[in-house]
Amino acid sequence: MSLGGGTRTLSQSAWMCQASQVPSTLWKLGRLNHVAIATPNLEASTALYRDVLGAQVSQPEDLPEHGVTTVFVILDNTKLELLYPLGNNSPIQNFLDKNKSGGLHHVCIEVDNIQAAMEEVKAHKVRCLSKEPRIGAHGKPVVFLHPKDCAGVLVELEEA
Ligand SMILES: CC[C@H](C(=O)O)C(=O)SCCNC(=O)CCNC(=O)[C@H](O)C(C)(C)COP(=O)(O)OP(=O)(O)OC[C@H]1O[C@@H](n2cnc3c(N)ncnc32)[C@H](O)[C@@H]1OP(=O)(O)O
Ligand SMILES: [Co+2]
Repeated sequence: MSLGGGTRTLSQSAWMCQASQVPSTLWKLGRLNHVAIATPNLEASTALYRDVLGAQVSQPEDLPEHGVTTVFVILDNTKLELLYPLGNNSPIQNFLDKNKSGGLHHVCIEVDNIQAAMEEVKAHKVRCLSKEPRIGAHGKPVVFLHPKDCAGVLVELEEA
């Protein structure tokens, strides 16, 4: 069986699978907190989910420290986070410059110990995009993991 770099025997691959599943005693991954969508038109995207799809939506909230205005779409089992650029140095504006119609921006997964999670991902050469957690839209500590280290997906961890 060949897993990426070169051919391994089945027992090596089985060991690798088993080793990677060693549960951490310091932290664990929890629920999907939200899926974020960058949009060039916050009002239109809000109307789609509220008026066409019948979802409950939050009021827009400006987060200047993050360069975004957010609207949350409340679903039964998670939320959508609609993101619109705010201010001159918005990461969402960079994204929209490359993706004119908007699109999926990040996923946010809950963890019970964000510092322990950061230590672990760093040990696996996954870059955290801030040295320390920052306070996110829910008033909780969050950290983002570089998309190039996460199979092309920007991952946000939120301590819940
Ligand atoms: C925290 C408040 C709120 C909450 O939920 O609580 C939020 O979620 S706020 C969300 C907005 N804040 C952030 O996104 C902060 C983290 N993001 C960043 O630090 C940057 O956006 C970063 C580093 C992901 C990308 O920065 P930038 O766009 O300036 O860099 P590049 O264009 O050079 O991109 C590098 C490389 O990554 C790819 N990329 C960029 N954004 C994404 C993305 N959202 N998903 C997947 N991939 C992404 C980009 O295409 C480049 O790839 P390459 O192959 O080199 O072209
Ligand atoms: Co988010």
